[in-house]
Order: sequence, then C-alpha cells, then structure tokens
Amino acid sequence: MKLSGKIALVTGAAQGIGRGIALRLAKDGADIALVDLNLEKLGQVASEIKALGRNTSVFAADVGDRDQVFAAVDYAHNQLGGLDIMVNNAGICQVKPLMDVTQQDFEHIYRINVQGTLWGIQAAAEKFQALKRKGKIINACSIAGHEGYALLGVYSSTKFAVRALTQAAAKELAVHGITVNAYCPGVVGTDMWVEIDKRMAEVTGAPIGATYEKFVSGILLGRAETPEDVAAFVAYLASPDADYMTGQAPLIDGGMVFR
Ligand SMILES: NC(=O)C1=CN([C@@H]2O[C@H](COP(=O)(O)OP(=O)(O)OC[C@H]3O[C@@H](n4cnc5c(N)ncnc54)[C@H](O)[C@@H]3O)[C@@H](O)[C@H]2O)C=CC1
Ligand SMILES: CC(=O)C(C)=O
Repeated sequence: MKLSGKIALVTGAAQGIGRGIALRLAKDGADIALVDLNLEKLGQVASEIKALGRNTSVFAADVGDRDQVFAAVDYAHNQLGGLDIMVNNAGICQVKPLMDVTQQDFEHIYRINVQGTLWGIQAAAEKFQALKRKGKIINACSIAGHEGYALLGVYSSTKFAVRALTQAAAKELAVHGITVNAYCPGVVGTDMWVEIDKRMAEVTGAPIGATYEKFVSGILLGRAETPEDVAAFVAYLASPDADYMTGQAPLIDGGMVFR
C-alpha cells in the first residue's frame, strides 16, 4: 500500500470531502488524525477507519484558531507517533451578492478558509521540521480558486487566496523537502452544496435544485463529483508518486473550468 507507515491529519474530516479523504488515505495504509468542530460525527468516522484496520485519533478544533490548530498537530503526533501528511480541508461557503457582504461575513469566512489554511501550513511545517520529515501539505481549493463566481464572490476570493498561499508556501518550504499542493474540486454532492443551492434559491428566486442542476449541466463528464473522486486525487498528492510536484492547484472537476 502506497501510504503504509505514514500518518496523515485531515481537517474538516467529520463529513463530506474530508471524511472521503480520511477513509481513502486509511485504505491506502495511513493512520489518520481526524480534526473537526463536530466531535460526535468524528467518532463515527474514527469507527469506520478502525474497521479498515488503521489507527486513528480524534481532536475537536476550530481551524480559525491558531493555537487550536497547533494543539491538533501536537495531539496527532502524540497519539499516532508522527506526522507526514497534512490535509487542510476544512472550509465554509457563503452565498451573497457582493453589495450585501458585511464586515462580519467577510471576516468570518476569511478566518476559516484563509487563516485556517495558513495555521495548518505553519503547524505542519513546524512539526515536519522538528521530526526531520519531508512532509506533504495539501490544501482545499476549488474551481472557485480559478474563476470568480457570481454570488460566491467572497468565497471565490478565499480560494484564490488558498492558491496563493499554496504557491508561496511551496517556494518557502522546498528547502526543507516539504511539498505544498492543493486540489480544486468542482461540484461535489455534499452538505455544502445542499446549503449553496438553498441559499441561491433564496437570493435569486430560482426553485430549489435549479442552481445545482445548472452547475452540473456544465460538467463535461455529465455528473456531479463525489467525495471519492476528490479523495482519489488527494491520495495521489499524498503518495510518493507526487514527490516531484509542488506549488500546484490542479482542477479535478469532471471538465468544468479550463486554464
Ligand atoms: N462541496 C463542493 O462542491 C466543494 C467543496 N470544496 C471545498 O472542500 C472542502 C470541504 O467541503 P465539503 O466537504 O463539501 O463541506 P462540508 O460542509 O460538507 O464539510 C465541511 C466540514 O468542515 C468542518 N468545519 C467547518 N468549519 C470548521 C472549522 N472552523 N474548524 C474545523 N472544522 C470546520 C465542518 O464541521 C464539516 O465537517 C471545503 O474547503 C470546501 O470549500 C471545494 C470545491 C467544491
Ligand atoms: C463549493 C464550491 O467550491 C463550488 C464552487 O462549488
């Protein structure tokens, strides 16, 4: 198995894409530290990972809080015996016309999506250096990190920021043998998209389901993405096959955005 002997931490692992990534990395042989705000759901994912025969730990943390992210990384190290892979997956979305965005809206989403990614990069890089390991950092970006979407403008800007952090961190950390990449999914059928569709309906007056259908109709491969589709690509980024790749944020979107 490609990740045998490796230890991975996944944030936002209680559901959706994060859960899919945690299970896939465990299937590929890694032990998994699970981090999320939702401790109850993390416990369920931990049971699924144990059933795969892998070690796991759970830690409740808010990724927007720097101290909590550093504590989560220390906990993973203490419980599982090291750290090799950090997946900064936790994130939130926001559907609002730009003209209506408040300072509170802006600060809330930047705190989680941008600061949360930066604290994850810092905490993981510090741990990798302390352990003298050539670790891999993998960040959640989006098609919205390559194209600004109407009514998702501030969310899109956070994902452009994640792409910039990914490139800059790759340049600063290469000297330590640490790689930093991101994954850019398209429309993944998780709770996040249920909420996006509902909010789009409220804002535009479109029927429930119409926004989701419109986005999915623009996918060349003709279907929405699954967490497993995303996880397969993250498993590649986490594996030795991606040792010569850094600073990249490839689209894994079924053919939606072309750059
Ligand atoms: N669903 C989609 O279509 C796409 C999602 N993404 C990105 O993928 C990532 C995961 O998205 P989904 O699984 O769809 O979302 P989701 O909403 O289904 O799950 C997000 C998870 O993150 C956790 N979380 C939220 N805020 C947190 C915080 N402050 N600290 C710790 N955990 C927190 C939640 O409790 C939840 O378990 C996000 O970064 C999102 O922006 C990117 C492109 C498309
Ligand atoms: C949630 C997300 O990133 C999009 C654009 O679907």
